Order: sequence, then C-alpha cells, then structure tokens
Amino acid sequence: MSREYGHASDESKSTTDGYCETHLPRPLCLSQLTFGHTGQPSVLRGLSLCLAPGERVAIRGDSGCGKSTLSELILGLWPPQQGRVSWGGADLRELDVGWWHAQIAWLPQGAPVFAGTVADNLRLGDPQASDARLWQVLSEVNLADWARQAEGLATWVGENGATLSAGQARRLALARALLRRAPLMVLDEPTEGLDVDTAAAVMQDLTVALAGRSLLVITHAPLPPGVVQRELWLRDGRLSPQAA
Ligand SMILES: Nc1ncnc2c1ncn2[C@@H]1O[C@H](COP(=O)(O)OP(=O)(O)OP(=O)(O)O)[C@@H](O)[C@H]1O
Repeated sequence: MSREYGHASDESKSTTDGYCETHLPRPLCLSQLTFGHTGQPSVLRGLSLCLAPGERVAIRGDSGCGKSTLSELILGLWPPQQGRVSWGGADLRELDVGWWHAQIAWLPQGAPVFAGTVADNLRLGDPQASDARLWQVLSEVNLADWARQAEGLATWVGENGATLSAGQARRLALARALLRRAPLMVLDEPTEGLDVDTAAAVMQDLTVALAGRSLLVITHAPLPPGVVQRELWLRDGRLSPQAA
C-alpha cells in the first residue's frame, strides 16, 4: 500500500477529542463493476458510480437486485470480477484493508443491538469515547431524553434491543456507527421495519448528525428531502437516476 493513503488524519479534520467531523476527502469511484456470487448470475453488470467528497447518495432498488452486494464491494469484502473500486485514483486492492475499513462506518442490514448497557453498545463504536461524547451522540440521534428518563448510560439493553422500541434500537445502532471516527458512512437499510414517520424522523436526525460526512445509504423507504443529494436506482446490474 502506498504510504500516501495510510493516514486519514493527513486530510481529515478532527476535533480536539479526535472525533472526525469531515467527509471522505477524495472521490470514491466504482468503474464498470461486474460481480456475481459464486454459482449465481452477475447482480452487478458494468455498474459505475462516483461519490464526490462529502456527497450523500441513496441507492434504491428491488429486493435482491444487489444493493447490499454493492456496499460489500465498496468495503472490499468481495473482489470485483471486472472493473474496479478506487479511492482518489488508487485501486482498493492497493490500500491497506485495516486503514480502508477505518474510513468507513458500516451499518449492515439488520445490525444488532447487543445485550449490555447503552454505554456498552456505544463503546463498540469507539472504546475511548468519554461519557460526555456518548451523551452528545445520544442527543444527535434523539435518544438522550429517553436515556435520561431511564438509567442513563447504564440503562440495560436486552439482546437485539428487546427492551427498546424498534426505532430506539435503530437509533442506538446508528449512534454506534456515528461514534466510529469514519469520514464515510455506509448504511444498509438503516430504517428497515420502522413506520414511515419514525423512519423519516430517524433519517432527518441522522442528516444533522452526519456533520458533513459522506454517506451511502441503501434504502427501500423514500427519504425526506435534503437527506441525500442524489438517489440512484439499481436495476439490471446498473445504476440509473430514475426509478424503473
Ligand atoms: N453471501 C452471499 N452468497 C451467495 N449469494 C448471495 C450472498 N449475498 C447475496 N447473495 C445473492 O446475491 C443477490 C443480491 O443480494 P443482495 O443482498 O445484494 O440484494 P439486495 O438488493 O440488498 O436485497 P434486499 O433489498 O432484499 O436486501 C441475491 O440473489 C442474493 O441471493
């Protein structure tokens, strides 16, 4: 890997407690990507996308069309069969995997909430975070009032958020992702299972909390205005700006 790409801090602005508040500083480009899982037809067929620094993009499309697979290729979990994923012109395969993963806060589909306290769950995102920082992020995802009325950071959360509403569980998982010091957030169905109003409220709060970070969000649900700058539809293995 080139040293040039080794240190996010070279280009990413951090606050005094080291918390990243900036976007991915170089374009992330998928060029002519083709990929199918072993023994299956290709779900991505010559797909191209360039995410500009600080851009927020939504990927929509029918179930099974390859949205999650696309996010997994961005993470480098699968190598493309044709085409390439690059950041600032460098092929993903040239980058250090650990460093690349540190640039991305990935919330996979159905991301769980774990048995433990609110603080335990949040510190999986940033083990070093101070209590003040945890309260700040709870406030960003609109969970602080609930936590104050419960037992604060010590509030017990059951396995898979059994003691939380679906919306609260999603907000807690998002807060955990926000605590990663990552300039790009890749969220796979962050509001799945929520009613329309709750989903819209969660996404609205998230947009404020992003504070300029880059976003790729995969969603079935329509997004409130202003959450993303572009919505793209994945269909027949490619992205297009229009719904089918
Ligand atoms: N790990 C895997 N191994 C084999 N096949 C897979 C794997 N992951 C996904 N697939 C297949 O690849 C295709 C695309 O799946 P993917 O999860 O990317 O779709 P999706 O658009 O995210 O769907 P949904 O909206 O239902 O989550 C599907 O046919 C699926 O069965």
